[in-house]
Amino acid sequence: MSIVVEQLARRFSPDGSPAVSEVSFQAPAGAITSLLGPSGAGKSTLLRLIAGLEIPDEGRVLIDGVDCTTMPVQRRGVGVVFQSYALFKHMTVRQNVAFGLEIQRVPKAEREARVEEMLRMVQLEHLGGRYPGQLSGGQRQRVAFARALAIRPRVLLLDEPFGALDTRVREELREWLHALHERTRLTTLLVTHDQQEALEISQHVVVMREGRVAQAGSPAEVYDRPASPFVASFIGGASVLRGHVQAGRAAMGALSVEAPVAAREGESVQAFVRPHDIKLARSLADAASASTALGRVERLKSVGGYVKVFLRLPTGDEVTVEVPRSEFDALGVVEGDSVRADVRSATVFVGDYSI
Ligand SMILES: Nc1ncnc2c1ncn2[C@@H]1O[C@H](COP(=O)(O)OP(=O)(O)OP(=O)(O)O)[C@@H](O)[C@H]1O
Repeated sequence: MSIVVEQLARRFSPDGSPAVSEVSFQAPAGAITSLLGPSGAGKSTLLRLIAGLEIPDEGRVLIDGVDCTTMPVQRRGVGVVFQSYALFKHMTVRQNVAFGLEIQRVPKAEREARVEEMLRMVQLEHLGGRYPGQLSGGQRQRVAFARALAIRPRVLLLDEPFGALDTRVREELREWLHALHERTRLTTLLVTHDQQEALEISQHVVVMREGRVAQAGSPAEVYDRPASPFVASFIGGASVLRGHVQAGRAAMGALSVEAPVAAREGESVQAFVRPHDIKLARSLADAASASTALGRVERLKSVGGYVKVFLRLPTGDEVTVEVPRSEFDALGVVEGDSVRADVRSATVFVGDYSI
């Protein structure tokens, strides 16, 4: 059951900018597709348009080839999970999971069997008699999944489902969702602003910015071949170096990397380089080449298994480098040292952009 949206637009006020504009993409059948973007990019509005909680000003929503643009929510066959658990506090877990089935007038015996099946699926069969207030955040969110899945939806729509949980529970539930999807193969749309989450569990990623699609593709495509400076900087936390095209190369001070084929002499360039793509060498003579420069270590920050090195290049640009701890120990640098940084794997865009 694929989800296709065509030229969707939604404007909340006549004079403001649209929350969603000219959005077209396809969420492939049986896959998890992430809608990824910064706050205010229009992700939730898009999800609500697909769920039927909002009606678009323009465009169409098709689920499994059927035009659902103006169809009421209950008839779309969608299961929705929001960030806030939205469980009924006065109902037990079992009653919460049964809710949609009662609305659908599913006979009692079948309803009870389905609820038990769902509770087993989310591994909460032992907690069916509890109230939401007696559960942890992670457990509550699994009840929300059970309730969404109980109606046997054609597609699953998730709006930041792990957004309110702490990091450890969030990571656990991410794994859990991945395993659940392996079993159900339900077409899933996941709204998130967490690129790690999107890259880890989805097969397709739609990057959004200011109500529009900035890029859509596989996680590898958007990560390895960002279509714009925005995507390059948003995904992977890249540092940016600015310069000009000189002798066919993107030159940033004395440093230069390959320029795009279409680049014209003298044009402005921006080179995006990801923290773990910068290679550091201790010795001044080590690996000196056009794509390397001596940088000053301004600050060091240890983050678990790796160290963040904040480096000031001769161009004045600050770049962040992430070095695995073992490599960092072998490198033996301290704040104030000079190290040679190699930025040859930078992604270069021609032109002046503001991100
Ligand atoms: N009901 C509404 N009325 C007026 N404006 C709205 C409404 N819902 C969303 N907006 C506006 O539309 C834009 C997109 O919001 P939306 O919630 O879709 O973004 P988002 O990418 O999901 O952001 P976040 O991650 O912060 O939830 C924002 O500027 C927001 O203020």
